[in-house]
Amino acid sequence: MNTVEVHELRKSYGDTVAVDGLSFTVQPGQVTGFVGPNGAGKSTTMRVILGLDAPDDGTALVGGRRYRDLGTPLREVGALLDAGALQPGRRARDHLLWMAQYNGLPARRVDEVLELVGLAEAARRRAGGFSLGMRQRLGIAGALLGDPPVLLFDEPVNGLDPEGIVWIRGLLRSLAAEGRAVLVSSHLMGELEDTADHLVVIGRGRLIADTTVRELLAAASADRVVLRTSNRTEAMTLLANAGAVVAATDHDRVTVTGLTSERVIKLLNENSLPFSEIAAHRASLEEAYMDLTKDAVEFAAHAGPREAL
Ligand SMILES: Nc1ncnc2c1ncn2[C@@H]1O[C@H](COP(=O)(O)OP(=O)(O)OP(=O)(O)O)[C@@H](O)[C@H]1O
Repeated sequence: MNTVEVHELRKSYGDTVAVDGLSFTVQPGQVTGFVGPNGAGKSTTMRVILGLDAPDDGTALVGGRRYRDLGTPLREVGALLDAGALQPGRRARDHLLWMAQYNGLPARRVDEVLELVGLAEAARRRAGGFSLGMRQRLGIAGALLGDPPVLLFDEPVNGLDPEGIVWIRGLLRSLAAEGRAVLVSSHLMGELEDTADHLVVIGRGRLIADTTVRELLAAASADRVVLRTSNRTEAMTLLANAGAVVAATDHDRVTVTGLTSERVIKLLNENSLPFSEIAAHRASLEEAYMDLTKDAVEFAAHAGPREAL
């Protein structure tokens, strides 16, 4: 059972509620994007899944078991959390050899993963001299060492150059295609646009959406029509009176929310208002995400001053 099951998870640090009753499942054979604004609770959730932090309440199971009950954890779940957390004086290969030995894994696997992440040439260099991209690759090599069916990546593209980003995307997709459950966090939805199949969106430690990328886009695009007309003011009044929310987007364009395009066309025709273009609006993933997380971001922006009062 290659899954991660998070159930009613709660975790506070003093007065800060980091995770607040969160439940979701990461399925095998898919890349699940774990998205939320800064401070939403993504890293905390991942740390609890990996047994690095104890939850106050709820459970986080890997393959149906708590992390501490896993026989050889590295064979069950691999993770890239903080790529900076390396011993700078240690050579890349020695770092992985130490991990392999500690987990009873064969030394030949170390050379396999170094090859897999493109670090074979740098294997004998010290990690302290590595670029951020190389550190990420070394961290990923560590995650893959035990050939685990479940993988967690916390913000893996942070600080990478375009070539590194393309590489990571391809790697995540191929790991999922092999049937593994892959959870990857990001605070930027756009980063996951071409990578994730499924999305778990959180804000303030709570679930905002648990959906496929396709469904999220469809929901954000629904009932929104973009209209181009030279009689903009009249058209806006007419459509607002018919119950739509209207917004002027540029000099001759109006975005209409809450009416179907058929209804908009009918109303314009009945009132002899000309238009040169009408189209269903297609939301971008970033737009859908902004819609979903608006409240969470507003809260974060206001929390400081309010607390200070
Ligand atoms: N060890 C800790 N001690 C105190 N507060 C913490 C600790 N770890 C996390 N927090 C707080 O818990 C909340 C959630 O943080 P977390 O790092 O899980 O969020 P995140 O979604 O991963 O954010 P980011 O994208 O910024 O990494 C934040 O308010 C953070 O300040």
